[in-house]
Amino acid sequence: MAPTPYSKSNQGHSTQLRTPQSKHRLHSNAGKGQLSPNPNLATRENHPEHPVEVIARIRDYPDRKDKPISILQTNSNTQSLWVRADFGYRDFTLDGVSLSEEEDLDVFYKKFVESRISSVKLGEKCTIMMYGPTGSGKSHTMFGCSKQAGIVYRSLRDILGNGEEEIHSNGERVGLGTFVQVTVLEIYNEEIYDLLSSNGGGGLGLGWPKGSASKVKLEVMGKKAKNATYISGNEAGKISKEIHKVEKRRIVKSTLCNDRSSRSHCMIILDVPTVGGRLMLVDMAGSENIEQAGQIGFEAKMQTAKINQGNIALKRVVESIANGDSHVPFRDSKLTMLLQDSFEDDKSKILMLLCASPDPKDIHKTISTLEYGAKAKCIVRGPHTPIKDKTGAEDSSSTVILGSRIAAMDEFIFKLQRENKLREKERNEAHKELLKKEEEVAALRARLELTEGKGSSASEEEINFMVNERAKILKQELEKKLEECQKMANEFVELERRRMEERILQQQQEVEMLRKRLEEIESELCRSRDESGEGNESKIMDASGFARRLLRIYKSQEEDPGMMKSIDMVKSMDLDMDDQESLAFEMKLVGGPICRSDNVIQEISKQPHQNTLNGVVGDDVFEPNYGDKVCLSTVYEEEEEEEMEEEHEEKVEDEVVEKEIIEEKRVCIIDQPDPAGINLSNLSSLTTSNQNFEVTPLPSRSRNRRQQQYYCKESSEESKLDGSGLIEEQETSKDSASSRLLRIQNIFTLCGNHRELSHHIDTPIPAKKRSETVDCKSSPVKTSGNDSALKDSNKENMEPPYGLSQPRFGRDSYFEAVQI
Ligand SMILES: Nc1ncnc2c1ncn2[C@@H]1O[C@H](COP(=O)(O)OP(=O)(O)OP(=O)(O)O)[C@@H](O)[C@H]1O
Repeated sequence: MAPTPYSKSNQGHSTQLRTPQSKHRLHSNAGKGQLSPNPNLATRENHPEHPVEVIARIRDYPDRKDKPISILQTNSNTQSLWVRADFGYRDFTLDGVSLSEEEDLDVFYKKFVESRISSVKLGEKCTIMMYGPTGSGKSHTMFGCSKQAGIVYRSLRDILGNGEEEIHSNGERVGLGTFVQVTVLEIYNEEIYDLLSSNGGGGLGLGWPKGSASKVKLEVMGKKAKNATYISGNEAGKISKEIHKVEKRRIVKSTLCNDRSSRSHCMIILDVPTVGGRLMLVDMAGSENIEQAGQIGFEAKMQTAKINQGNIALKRVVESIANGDSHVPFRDSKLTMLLQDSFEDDKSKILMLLCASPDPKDIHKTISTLEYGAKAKCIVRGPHTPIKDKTGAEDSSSTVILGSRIAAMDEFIFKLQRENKLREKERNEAHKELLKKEEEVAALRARLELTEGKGSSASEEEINFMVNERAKILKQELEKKLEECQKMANEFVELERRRMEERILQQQQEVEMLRKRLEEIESELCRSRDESGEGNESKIMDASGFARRLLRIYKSQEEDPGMMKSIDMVKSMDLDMDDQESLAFEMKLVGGPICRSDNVIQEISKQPHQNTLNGVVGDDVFEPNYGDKVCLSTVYEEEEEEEMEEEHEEKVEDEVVEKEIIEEKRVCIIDQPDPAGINLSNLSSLTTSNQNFEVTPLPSRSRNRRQQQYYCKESSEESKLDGSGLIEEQETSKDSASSRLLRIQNIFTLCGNHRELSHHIDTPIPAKKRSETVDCKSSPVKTSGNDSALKDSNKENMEPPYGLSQPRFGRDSYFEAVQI
């Protein structure tokens, strides 16, 4: 075995076997160098070898102007390292410490590595691994930089030589370079890739760096990579170039700690087949944790976790070997699988180079790295790697080994017990905290439920209250409006009632006056009969007397307008009285019995086919559009020319006056069909066969405007009803003087003695009965006036009379028959 600085410096001194103790114990042992926790410990000559040598390599920051104050201090023998922390110093005793600020790569190589490389040339096995956090200078130490070559190239040069013959120390001549075989592997994401092979297949999938696309994935067979490519030769330059090429193929990535951080473990295996030597150079990926690497995203975190898997597995292996476990977890990672031989082969030596940063901000990583190395340094060969003496017999120091193992086990048990107490304490505190939180949660939940319950009930009550309030307001408004409506209705009813009472009173007064007037007229008529005898002649004479009397009245009216006004009022009362009386149409025939008008109408309606007016009679006889009241005055005349001539001269004056009155009262001549289907020719058959009618509307000066009156005026010429039942207007100019005289005489007779209120409809008439009555809407009587005027008049008559409690429209109808 090639001597190491540590071994050299301790060669010949008796040292105690170091067990995997805590750092304090490690430090204590290192400081004293004599004591052992186990009394069975023997001297160095008797104790087994340490397969792992640990050297600390403290990096430098040459590019920094403001170099950080180092937290690391070392002693003069460069075996102890103190770390200045807030709570004091931590010291670590290692196999060597190198400050790059003081020792460059060349010095470092010669001081700690070169002896190992020389032993490889002699057939020994050596593993040099770089361990430390990212950015601590692992790759820099392993591969070097542009100014200085790293351990890899220096080793190649040392093994292969410079192409010159070398004379070994023992006097042997070594030829031009040693034939070597070199394999370069990369362990990334727990996969092994052959960096020397660029053939397709086995490449990484999507999401991996481009440089790895053509890398060949290898499987582990036993403790080696199966079918790994190697380069062989004895020229260091050529092999170095090849290695320099594949070095660039390593997967690197920028992290917070390093712009070009190696994310994989790189393993360069150099075999010297001629002597059986082997050199394994391992540049491990950073041992930082995920947070320290600043990796973001699932993939990056998984990648860091996988990288750390190799570091963690190596740590377990180291601890397991140090603890003397029967089982060492080599197969936990590809890295430890490939390093298994390095730990188990008794000919193998491990040189662990701990790379650390003096920067205060990296103090935790630095301490962690140093702790790991200190533990690795305590590894002793276990039973599975029995150390045999030169004679091949069992080493007599096996009891010493067992003693150290027992001590380690005691310490481990003590450590576990202490950790267990700490965990138990933490668990109790966590349990208390949990109970506390649960109580808080329960209190919050109860409070929340209470709040929700209150909130819901409060909101429901609020809604009900608002609804009730609103309903109350609406109810009050409704009641107020109802009261107003009721009040208005009462006022309206009261007003109507008063008007009706006034109207009734007025009409009663008019009726009373009319009756008085009729009584006077009847008494006058009776007196006249008594004086003139019986028969038509006497009636005519009565009429003549009455006419004379009427003439006197008119004359007096001319002299006294107030008198005439009273007469008009009496006439108006006659007609108004019809409003309150039932339909009673009486026709008083001269010299004949008095016939009820409804009987006459019934008699007429019995001949619908002869009546040309029937076709226009409808149910709407009393529709308001056609007036409420119609008065017809029918005058029957009996020709008694001889008697008329006798009194011709006497009545000329009456004729003139009567004509004026008639002309004054004429408004229009009705030429509409008779709505009641009355065939006036049949009427004439009841009286005389020679009767002509001229119907004129009665002026309504003093009457209710809705009432429409018509008088049938005798014409000198026959105003025959045509086929449609129309009464044609007769021109008064053709009247002969005698007939006019007679007509006037008869009119006055009738007006004076026989004019009666004949027809008044005060109540609704059934449709059947209505068909028997006169329909003003389809009256067969033609009017000489304008139809529109009549309609307008009828429209006006649509308005209901005040003071009538009966239905307003189409209830009243007047017939007034005047016998001539
Ligand atoms: N001793 C040193 N002297 C000068 N420069 C150094 C030293 N150590 C490291 N460096 C520089 O620091 C940077 C990071 O070093 P390096 O890549 O070797 O770290 P690392 O430990 O390999 O990190 P990672 O694990 O991420 O690969 C490099 O640029 C390197 O040149």
